[in-house]
Amino acid sequence: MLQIDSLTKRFGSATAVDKVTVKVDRPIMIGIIGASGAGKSTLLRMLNLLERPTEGVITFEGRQVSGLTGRAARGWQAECAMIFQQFNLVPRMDVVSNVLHGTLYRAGTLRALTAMWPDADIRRAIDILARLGIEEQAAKRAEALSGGQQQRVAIARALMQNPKIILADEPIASLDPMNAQIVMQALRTIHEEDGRTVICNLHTLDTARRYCDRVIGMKQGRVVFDGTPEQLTTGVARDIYGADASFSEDATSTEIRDTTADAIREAKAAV
Ligand SMILES: Nc1ncnc2c1ncn2[C@@H]1O[C@H](COP(=O)(O)OP(=O)(O)OP(=O)(O)O)[C@@H](O)[C@H]1O
Repeated sequence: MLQIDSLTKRFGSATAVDKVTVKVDRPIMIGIIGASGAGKSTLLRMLNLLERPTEGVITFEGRQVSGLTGRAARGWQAECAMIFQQFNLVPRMDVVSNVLHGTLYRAGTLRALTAMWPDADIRRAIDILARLGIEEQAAKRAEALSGGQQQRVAIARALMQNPKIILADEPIASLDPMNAQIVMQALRTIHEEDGRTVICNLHTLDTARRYCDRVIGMKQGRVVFDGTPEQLTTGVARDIYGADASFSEDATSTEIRDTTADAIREAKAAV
């Protein structure tokens, strides 16, 4: 399905991503973990063509995507929608228009300027917002929503593209534990119900273990672990983070484990 071969990115003399090879042969939810500067964002940004690899190849369903340009590159970017830590919404624009911006890859800029959206797209945007439990916010400005709600709007915008892959760069790093749960549960549900692959950069081991089927550990640009959550022991985590024996998993926790059962139920009900 998705094959990353020896992908490398150098910024000047610094190597941010160093010969990363990853094969994904079925829709799956993957968490990428590693210390700050390990290369997680750069890897995700190369997958989405926001950064161009210095070396290496990305192939999806037998098609090489790493060298695409122009319209073909935009087509691929629609197939692998990206969401970001800071949501990247238009703050003063209403929620449903933000979601409809997810269709711009096929609609062109004229529609963005005139804000003339086909009824079918508007209905679809509302349906996606409903699925994410935030349809009541549709008419509000994005900036009026909580961080967790804004991230769900960003997920809705991504879903408007009907992507095969969702790339999420630290999607919960700005959120409180309860909203982090809701957003991760939304991504998990999208993976399970729609069969979309989700690849998430995460700061926290507990989140990767709880929501992902496969965890990739990066250190200094390289993949140093690729396995199941069960294989991600404290010793392995210590190696990934380059920590000494005093390494504590709490240092990489979002305190999600302190979240009440009610919050978890709410997260599930919202999706
Ligand atoms: N545009 C850039 N120009 C120069 N160096 C960069 C650029 N982007 C990233 N880097 C460097 O590449 C390395 C990897 O950065 P990257 O952001 O991919 O790591 P990360 O694992 O996502 O870190 P964090 O968790 O802090 O976001 C770092 O040393 C960073 O300073």
